[in-house]
Amino acid sequence: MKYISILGSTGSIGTQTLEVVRENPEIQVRALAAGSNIALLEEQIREFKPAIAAVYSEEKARELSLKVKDTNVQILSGMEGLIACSTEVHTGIVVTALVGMIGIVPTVEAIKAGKDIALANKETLVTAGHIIMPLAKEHRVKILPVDSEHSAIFQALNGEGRNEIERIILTASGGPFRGKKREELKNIKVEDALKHPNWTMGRKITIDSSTMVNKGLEVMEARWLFDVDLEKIQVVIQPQSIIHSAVEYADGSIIAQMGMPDMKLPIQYALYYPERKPLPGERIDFFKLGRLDFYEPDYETFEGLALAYEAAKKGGSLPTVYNAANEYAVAKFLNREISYLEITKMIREAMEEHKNRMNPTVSEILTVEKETYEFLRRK
Ligand SMILES: NC(=O)C1=CN([C@@H]2O[C@H](COP(=O)(O)OP(=O)(O)OC[C@H]3O[C@@H](n4cnc5c(N)ncnc54)[C@H](OP(=O)(O)O)[C@@H]3O)[C@@H](O)[C@H]2O)C=CC1
Ligand SMILES: CC(=O)[C@@H](O)[C@H](O)COP(=O)(O)O
Ligand SMILES: [Mn+2]
Repeated sequence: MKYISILGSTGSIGTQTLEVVRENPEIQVRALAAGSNIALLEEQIREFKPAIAAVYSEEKARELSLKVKDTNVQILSGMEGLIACSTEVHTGIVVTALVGMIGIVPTVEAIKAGKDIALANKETLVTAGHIIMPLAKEHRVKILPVDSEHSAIFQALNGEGRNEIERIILTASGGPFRGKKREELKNIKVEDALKHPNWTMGRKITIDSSTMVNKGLEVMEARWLFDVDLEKIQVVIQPQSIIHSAVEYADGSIIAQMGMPDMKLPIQYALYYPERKPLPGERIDFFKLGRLDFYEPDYETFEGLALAYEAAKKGGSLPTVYNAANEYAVAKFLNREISYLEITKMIREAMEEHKNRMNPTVSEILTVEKETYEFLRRK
């Protein structure tokens, strides 16, 4: 038996994790956590029978308790609920599929409780990678990447133990606005930015892909996961999202991982690592595909990617500012309160304003998050 808990079970990664569970009866779900979608969480509780379920909203948690009082599940709320799920006693692997920095504290607590982490929640590593990675080492737990590119790199590192990485080729689709110039992005509407060419994902990450901030976050995520210098991480546009990323070694060999765009593959790989289990789904047909394209990113138009390299290079609390400003701006854009180009403008301005603090603690990271929000609110 494999015992797992899922933080963010009602989201895109959460529901796809449950699809993997459905196909693998030896996986048992011990805890499920969501923000406010209690209708879906109730269905999940009835199907997967976790011991604990958490809803962030206290009011919704009370509502859910009434709905599921005929079951044995314990309903909790708030950060306490998230931590109870991430540290649930029988759980071996915690799937962190929350969106945003809310994932930091439950992930830290899960590691301290000795749980392996199947990590989708990239914002946690971007802001607290300097805490998460040493803590995982100290507690001898695995950080298993779920993000497709990082899973690809992880797979390309298989069996290469002592061989140094020469270059990480971090692929990007380029998003729905690939090839466009800055001027053409002025009047982009929410609906336009939510049309990712290859992946169906949550709203926040879909906007991040369109601005290429997602790739910026992934550069920082890769740096922490694989302990490589920033200069060794090269972003390459691969519009078909067939090559999910690659690693180059000293002899010039490049080992890439390929597959149709389907997040169930990296999710299942993380849950079963190092075993490969059968996974139904579409396979690559090279004749149908015909070609694979590659381009250099346009760092001027997609300023968010350039800013990510700057934040990563300077380190300290600057990646937190980058991430928090983006979370704030994307929420505003999705709410139609700011224009599309203001997303990266806000990130730039928040970064310019910030006085960098090296080696921030979790509490300092959360303070910087608040300060960034306050700065942007005042503007
Ligand atoms: N989707 C994808 O294909 C990929 C996603 N990722 C990363 O994985 C993470 C999740 O992305 P995705 O699944 O797309 O996002 P979604 O928006 O689809 O899902 C987010 C999940 O987090 C829950 N949530 C949000 N806020 C809280 C909170 N305060 N307390 C508890 N639960 C909360 C949501 O609950 P509710 O529904 O109730 O609001 C939902 O279950 C992100 O970090 C993303 O960057 C990485 C690679 C690919
Ligand atoms: C599926 C996944 O891992 C996403 O992070 C994906 O990479 C987004 O596509 P972009 O390459 O457009 O950011
Ligand atoms: Mn990705």
